[in-house]
Amino acid sequence: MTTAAFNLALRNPSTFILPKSPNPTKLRVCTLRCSSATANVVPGLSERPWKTSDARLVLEDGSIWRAKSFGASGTQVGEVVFNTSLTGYQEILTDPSYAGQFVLMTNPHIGNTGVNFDDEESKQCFLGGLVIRSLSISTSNWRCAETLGDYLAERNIMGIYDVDTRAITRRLRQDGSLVGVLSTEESKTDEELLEMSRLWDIVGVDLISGVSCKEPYEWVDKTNSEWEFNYSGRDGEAFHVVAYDFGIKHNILRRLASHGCKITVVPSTWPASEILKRKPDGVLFSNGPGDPSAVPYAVETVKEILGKVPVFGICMGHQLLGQALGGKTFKMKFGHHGGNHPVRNLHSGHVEISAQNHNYAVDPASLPEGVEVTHVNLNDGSCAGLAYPAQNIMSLQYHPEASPGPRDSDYAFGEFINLMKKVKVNA
Ligand SMILES: NC(=O)CC[C@H](N)C(=O)O
Repeated sequence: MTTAAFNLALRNPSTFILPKSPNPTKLRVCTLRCSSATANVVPGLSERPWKTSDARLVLEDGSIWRAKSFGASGTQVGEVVFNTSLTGYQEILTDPSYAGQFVLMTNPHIGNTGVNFDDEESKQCFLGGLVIRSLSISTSNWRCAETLGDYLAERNIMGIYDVDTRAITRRLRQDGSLVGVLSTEESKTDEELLEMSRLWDIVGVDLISGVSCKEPYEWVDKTNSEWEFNYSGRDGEAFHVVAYDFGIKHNILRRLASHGCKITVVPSTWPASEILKRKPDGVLFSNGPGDPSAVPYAVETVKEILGKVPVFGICMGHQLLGQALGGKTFKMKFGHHGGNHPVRNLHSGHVEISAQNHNYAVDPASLPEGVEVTHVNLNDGSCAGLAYPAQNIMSLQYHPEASPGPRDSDYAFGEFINLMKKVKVNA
């Protein structure tokens, strides 16, 4: 393609065809909006088709990272975490557990497959913003409905690109999670943004109430038959599961439905007594954002349910279960966020490659006798799963539903079904 054609394509977000391709591929081109800074063109030189820096990320350690903005503009504060998944950015953007956080993708090239409306993990993007190295200037995927930039702009989510994500990641690995402020507002000084980052904290804040549903609802969708990989054949054998929505990902619900469950989703504040009245076969405590010790009401609810019906906790649900059993949770240095965390299942001896997204963990030493650690993260030895067989309790710190991520841990849904089946048969 000639430079002129390339420049034209950049300026015009309409569809164009790559020349010299044996199978011409239709590509959609992201709109790169020129910043006001690019308006000052020196006479005799042509304006560049890309914009110069128009956004800042100011971290609480005092470092300032100049970047280019896409998506929404404004000023936003959040905790910066890095995610090592190679793809699945859309599922990451719609995972409610990222509320209050900026996700920095370590994979440098993001946006090339655009977004589609089937892969969303919740009804909106709850995260603070997206930080990436390079924003793909084109999208090419048969499922693509929209560019990443347009998607974020419509949802009022800030994104920055052309920032040294590798250097920021090294800083986070070395010093631990950092609060940052993203801003496109020239009127705000670096000092003001730094002050904002230092006054804000994610610890001790109830973020669940901002993401949970407001009313109960029934969920019926299974994994789309095109994508099904572990059909259980349990269609006729429905178990009624009540799922507490602490920020639940849709794929947890799809996997439960595919494994033969009828599901009622309830808000995080729904009383345990109401649940027990419905006599479900099992209760699921979902993933969710923020600090598990900032939601004592949820721990109380979990306590009231334990021992009365089989339960399965995932991520935040696992941490709340750990606390309800008498254990403690703590904040990790920079957490686990990615699609390739090795976990050993201590029962089977197998190693699973798992999808993870958490900043907190259960301290196994704080747990009472009878509670077993069933899974261990092999990167750092942290607790990745618990069971208390005497009360039909099981939980995982990571994501058996993956989305995005490997499917090695899908068997956990089958184990939950078996737990419910055992209790039902013996009732
Ligand atoms: N995915 C989750 O449920 C995350 C749990 C909790 N917010 C944490 O960061 O550890």
